[in-house]
This record gives sequence, structure tokens and C-alpha cells, in this order.
Amino acid sequence: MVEGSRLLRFTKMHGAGNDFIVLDLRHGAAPPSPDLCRAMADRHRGVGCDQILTVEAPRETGSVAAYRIWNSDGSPSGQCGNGARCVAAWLWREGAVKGKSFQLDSPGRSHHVERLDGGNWRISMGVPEFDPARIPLLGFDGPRDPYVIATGGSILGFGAVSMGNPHAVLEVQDLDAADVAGTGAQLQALDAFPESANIGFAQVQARDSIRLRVFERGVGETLACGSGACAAVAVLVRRGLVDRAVTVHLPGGDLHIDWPADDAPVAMAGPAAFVFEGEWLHD
Ligand SMILES: N[C@@H](CCC[C@H](N)C(=O)O)C(=O)O
Repeated sequence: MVEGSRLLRFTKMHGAGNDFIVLDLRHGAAPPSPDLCRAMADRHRGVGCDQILTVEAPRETGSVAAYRIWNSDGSPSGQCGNGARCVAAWLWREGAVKGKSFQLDSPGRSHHVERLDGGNWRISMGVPEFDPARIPLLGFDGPRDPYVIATGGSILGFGAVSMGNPHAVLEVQDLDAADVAGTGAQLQALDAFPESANIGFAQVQARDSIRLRVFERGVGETLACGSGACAAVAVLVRRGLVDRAVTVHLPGGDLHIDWPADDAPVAMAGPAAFVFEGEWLHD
């Protein structure tokens, strides 16, 4: 070990290809600085990941733990669906939970978590919030669908919702032809999204099946976005284009989304995989 430096133990995980560094901060250690997040997330000079997940002491009575989310650019987020499944699997492997279901706190919500067969987990992701003030999306006094905004010489129509983090959802006819990076970055930069947003591009295949790519806030396009899958299904259900149980096919794998009623929480089910354990040497 280099004199004056410390080792930070971590677990590398992924959920449908959305990859994470998981840090155990349950005993009160400070979260990584934005600089440290960027260094660890760097795919050439660091470990590489889309998000860093810090597992912390529970916030709510009855919860097993809490987690916070840090994007690869160091910015915080209020939610990460794939991360929630990975934190649940990590806590299970640590022996920190007794039964197959338990309660887990994200920054803004508390989630019922359930262990399924085959390394899959179901997370109750909360009730989607369509009020633009809650997303936040400025310039509209109430929910609309679509929101229509002129930007960069084109007019874009999209749905918008908060799943604990902000999402815009564009419906496309051909997902392979969608300019995910270009349009994603253009929408994220709008003043109307003061906290930016995750931009989803959804192609409806059938009433129970969609394809989705997501240009994530603080990262860029990822192989999967769990909260983005919930957001896309919520928007498309309200448009009457899909049923309330939908398989979402993302570049990195499939997620199963159920939204039983408008005022009910969205349930998301999918995999969580361990990749390796490591130690990060830092000053
Ligand atoms: N990949 C995530 C979402 C992570 C946070 C997002 N980039 C944000 O800034 O809100 C997921 O699986 O939900």
C-alpha cells in the first residue's frame, strides 16, 4: 500500500447491463466526493460504472438500509431502479436481511423489495408523479401529454413523469433510427428541465411489449434504466397504448413492469448480478 493512501472496498455489480460500484457506508463513512465518483467511474483510468451506489443506515423505521445514487459525472440522483435491485441482492448476500421481502429506502421514497427465483428481484418503485412541478418541468401549470417544446429548429413532443427522478419519454416508430444521444442531450439542456432529466425513447411493439433506450442524466446512454422503464410504461399506459403489465426490452436485458392502477405503485422486476470485488486505492 502506498504511504498516506487508503483502500476503499467495493463490489462491482450490474442490473441488465446498467453497471454499478457498490460501497458499504452503513457505519457512517462519508459518501464519495464528486471527484472520487468521476475517478472510480472512469472506464479507462478507473473501475468503470454508470452509477456509484452507497449503502447507508436506514432512514425509515422498519427499513433494512438506505441507498444513495451518484452518477458517473458525480451528480446525485433521487432514484435508480436497477440499482435498487443490486442493493437488495447485495444486502441479501451480506446476510443483512431475514426474509425474502424487506423495506429499503431510496433518497425520496421507501420501497418494498421482494426476492424472486433465478436471481431476480421485484421492487415497488412508488406512484408515478405527473405534476410538472414535481418533475420538475417548468412552463406548464398542470400535467399535459404531450408536452410540446420547440428546440434547435425542431418541435419535440414528449411525456414527462417523476419516478423519484425526472424522466421525459418520446415515442418513436423505429428505435434503431432514433438519435438518442443528439435529441437526448438537446432535451436535457432545456431550461424547462432545471434539474435536467433522463430521456427515454420508446417503441411500442405490442400492448404488453416495448423497446426502450435511455439517455441518462449524468451518464449518457446506458444499457438499461429501471426508473426509465417504469416512466415509459406509465406514460404509455396513460396514452392508452399499452396494458398495465409490460415487458420492456432494453439493450442490456428485459425488465417486467406492472402498474395495477393510476394511484398504485409501479412494480419493476429484473435481474441483479455480481461481477467482482475490488479495493480502490485513494489519498
Ligand atoms: N440507471 C438508473 C437511473 C440512475 C439515475 C439517473 N441517471 C438520474 O440522474 O436520475 C435506473 O436504473 O433507474
